[in-house]
Amino acid sequence: MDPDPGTQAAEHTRRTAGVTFAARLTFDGIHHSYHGKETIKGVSLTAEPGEVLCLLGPSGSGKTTLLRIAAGIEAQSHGRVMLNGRELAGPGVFLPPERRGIGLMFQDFALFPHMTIIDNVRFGLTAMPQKDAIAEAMGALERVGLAHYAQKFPHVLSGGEQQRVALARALAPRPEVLLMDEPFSGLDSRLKDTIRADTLAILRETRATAIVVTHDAEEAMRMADRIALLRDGTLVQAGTSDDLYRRPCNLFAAAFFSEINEFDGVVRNGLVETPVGEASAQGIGEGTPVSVAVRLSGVGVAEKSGSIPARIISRRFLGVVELLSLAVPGTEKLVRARVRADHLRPGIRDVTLKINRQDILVFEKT
Ligand SMILES: Nc1ncnc2c1ncn2[C@@H]1O[C@H](COP(=O)(O)OP(=O)(O)OP(=O)(O)O)[C@@H](O)[C@H]1O
Repeated sequence: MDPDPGTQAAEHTRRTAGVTFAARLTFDGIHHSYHGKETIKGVSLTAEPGEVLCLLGPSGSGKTTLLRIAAGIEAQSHGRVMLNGRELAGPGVFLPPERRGIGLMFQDFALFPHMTIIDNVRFGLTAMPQKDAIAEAMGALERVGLAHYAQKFPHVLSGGEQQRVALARALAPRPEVLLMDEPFSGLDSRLKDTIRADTLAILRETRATAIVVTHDAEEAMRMADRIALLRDGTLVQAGTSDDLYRRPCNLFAAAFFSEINEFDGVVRNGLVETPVGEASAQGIGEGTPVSVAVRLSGVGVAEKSGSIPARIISRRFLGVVELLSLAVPGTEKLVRARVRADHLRPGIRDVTLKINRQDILVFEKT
């Protein structure tokens, strides 16, 4: 069942998007403070032409502030913002938002309730003759499959449709770069997947470079060509979702992308001992204190075939999977595992564990 009839309409009537010039947006050594509190601490990062770059991080990590700096709503204290090598903001230069060629779609994509949909979409096209602005706005509405709503007012549209109108409004001036701050956060989870996929398809067609803020690692993995992970105003790691998931640079990055069990240990002979077995600590010096992350999905649980004895302390049924807490010898800490729901028989207490090597990550303690 499709809860949003507008989405179905979009599949049939959406026009291929007009192409924008793909642009490269660069943050170069950006620092920023609010009232003396440093919020961005030297971030350098580039969104390549035509790519979808997700800024990912917990609340307060500085994602929105970076977007606002790119848009020209906020000024950095040091560093430069460049578009195709041209300085938008830097020492002695500050282009106002309307001269940056950057489109914005912020969290509360609020449409103006007293304006028709077409007037909402042509809001940013004031520099054009009215006839051209209407034609451009209609084109943008066709792109998102909602041209038939042009003369309606926002309140008759569903949340998902309003979101698509907001996207049309942001794309109408054909920005070289589109900045989106948590664009799907107001949508219910059933709609979110469809709208996100539609939005991504439209971004690909327009070839606009897009920077999308999210705090949801899965959303970033679904959308991004590259992800930049932020924490406390610093860039932790940037790369593809594969890089960040498989080769996280530290425990924080590992824990952001998967649920983990965490153990402390010390490197001895290139190995580190944990309650769930030995892990390789190649490249880390003898005697170094380390943190070992074991992904929940990497903890195999079997009645007899594993090598580590364990006792099930709790089981939580989550539908497709089951979350287990297990006691193992040598630690007070419970080990958590995520297994297929019908995998273990009801009532079983004593089991064995087998850890998948790929799901063990070892990091030097910082
Ligand atoms: N207008 C403001 N005045 C003072 N401090 C602010 C202001 N806006 C943001 N901050 C602070 O700047 C830091 C970064 O905030 P920012 O909104 O950029 O983070 P974020 O990663 O986008 O968080 P969220 O996901 O919650 O939106 C936070 O510590 C926040 O409290």
